[in-house]
Amino acid sequence: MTIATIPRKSIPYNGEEVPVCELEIINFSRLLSQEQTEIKKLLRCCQDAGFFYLDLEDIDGKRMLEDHQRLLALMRRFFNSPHDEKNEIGLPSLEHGYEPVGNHTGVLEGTMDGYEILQVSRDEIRMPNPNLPSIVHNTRDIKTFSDFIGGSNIITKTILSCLSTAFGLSGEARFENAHRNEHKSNSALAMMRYLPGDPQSSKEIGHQKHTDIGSLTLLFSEQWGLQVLPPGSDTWGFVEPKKGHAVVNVGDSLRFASGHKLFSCIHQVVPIDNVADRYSIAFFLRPENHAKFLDSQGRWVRADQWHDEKFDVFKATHAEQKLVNSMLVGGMEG
Ligand SMILES: O=C(O)CCC(=O)C(=O)O
Ligand SMILES: [Fe+2]
Repeated sequence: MTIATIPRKSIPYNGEEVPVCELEIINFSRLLSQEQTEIKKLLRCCQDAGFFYLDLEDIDGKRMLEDHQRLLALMRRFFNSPHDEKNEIGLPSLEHGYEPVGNHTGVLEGTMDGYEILQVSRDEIRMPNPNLPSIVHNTRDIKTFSDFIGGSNIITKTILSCLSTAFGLSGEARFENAHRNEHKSNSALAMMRYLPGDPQSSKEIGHQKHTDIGSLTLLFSEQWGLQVLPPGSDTWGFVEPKKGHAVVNVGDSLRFASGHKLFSCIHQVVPIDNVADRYSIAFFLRPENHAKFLDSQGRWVRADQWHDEKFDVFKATHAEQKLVNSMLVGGMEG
C-alpha cells in the first residue's frame, strides 16, 4: 500500500470497522495552467492509486459544482417518476438509455446490483433532437445534460492533456489524439440511484467490483458507498465524499494506452445507509471507437470492442465472471 492510501480513519459498516482511504488532492485550476509540480503529482497519483480527489472549488471548476446540483435535482425528479415513464426509450445502446435495478450482477455471490441508471451519451446529446424519455426531453433538461457533459469533457480532457505532457508525448502520440471531439466514442454521462439495502439480507445491493472501461472517470457523490481496493492490498477502503471535490479514476483504456504504466484501480459500491437512496453521477471519458490498444490479455482491441465485451461481463453470473475475471478488473488481479 502506498502512502497515498494508508488508512488513518475507519467507519463502521456491516458490523465491522472499515478503513477510509486517504486519497491525494489535485487542483484543477493548477492543471489548467499546466503547472509542473501539479502535473508530477497527477502522474504519481495515476501510477500509484489510480484514484484522486479533484479540487473544483476555484473559479475554473465552480460552475461544474453548480451543474452538479442542477443535475441532482433533475435526477430526483426523474427517478421518482413512474417506471414506464423512466423506461420510455429503454436502452437503445449500451451507453445511452435507462436500466432498472437488478440488471447487472451484484456485489455478493448470488445477488444483483442495487441501482437504477439513466445514461446520456455525449454523441446523442450533441444531436439536434436527442432521443430521451419525454419527462426529460425539454429545453431546460437537455441544457442541464449538455452543460454537465460539456463541462466534464473539458475537465477530463485537461487531465488527459496533462498526462500526455507528463509522459513527454508529442504530436500524434498524445493521448488526446485518440480522444478527438468530432469522432464517435462511447463517452457518456451515467446517473445512478442506489436503493437502500441491508448487506445481510438484500438480494439487490450496490455495484459489483470492477475497473472502469474507458480512459478517465469523473465522479460526483455526496454520499458514502464508494470503496476501492488499494494496490497491493486485499482490504477494501471507503472513499470519503469531499465537498467541492470530484473523485477521478483511471480506466482500462488509458491504462492500456499508457503501455500499462497507469493504474486502473478496482472499486465497488456498497451504500452504507439502509434508509436513504444514494445518488451518484459519473462522466466516462472514453477513446474514439476506432482507437486501438494492447489489452490485459495481450490482444490488439478496438476501444468499442473492449467496451462492448466488458459490458457482457458486467451482466454475466458470478460463476461465469470467475472464468473471465481478468476482464472484469481489467487484468488488475487474478
Ligand atoms: O456510484 C459510484 O460511486 C461509482 C459508480 C461506478 O463505479 C461506475 O459507474 O463505474
Ligand atoms: Fe466504476
